[in-house]
Amino acid sequence: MILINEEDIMLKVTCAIIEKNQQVLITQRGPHKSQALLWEFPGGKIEPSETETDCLIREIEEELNLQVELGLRLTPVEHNYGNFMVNLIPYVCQYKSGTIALREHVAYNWVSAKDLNRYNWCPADLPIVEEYIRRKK
Ligand SMILES: Nc1nc2c([nH]c(=O)n2[C@@H]2O[C@H](COP(=O)(O)OP(=O)(O)OP(=O)(O)O)[C@@H](O)[C@H]2O)c(=O)[nH]1
Repeated sequence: MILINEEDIMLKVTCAIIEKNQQVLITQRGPHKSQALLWEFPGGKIEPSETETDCLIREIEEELNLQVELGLRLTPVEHNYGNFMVNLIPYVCQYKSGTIALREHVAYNWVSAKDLNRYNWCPADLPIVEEYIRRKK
């Protein structure tokens, strides 16, 4: 019998569109990761028994040393990267406190909605970027 781990099929990942002063925080993946050097919204894989919102609060603390308040859940995106699929679940968040410490990423930027399209995004993020820009218009 072949056992298939659900994680091998679909990775469930949350990501945060963190707003502060009319800008949002974007982060760049490292050179040795999958989707190397592409830009993403910070976040990560949901652990077993964790809710989406617990996951996102934990990931943003761990990766960036920031505290955020979660707001609107945007439309999740399913994307096939070939060797795995991701279910990417975006939340618009408000910055609450903390000073950025980059523990996972190689760079970050605070960007206004109109400039988000200037960056090289992970493919799964493109519909999320579009939805966010549309809502801001
Ligand atoms: N956090 C985050 N992950 C994203 C985004 N877009 C996207 O395709 N992903 C993918 O979702 C997965 C999330 O993994 P992760 O952040 O928990 O961990 P990781 O990159 O260290 O994992 P990896 O080293 O196995 O690629 C990665 O495969 C990443 O490429 C995004 O906007 N935010």
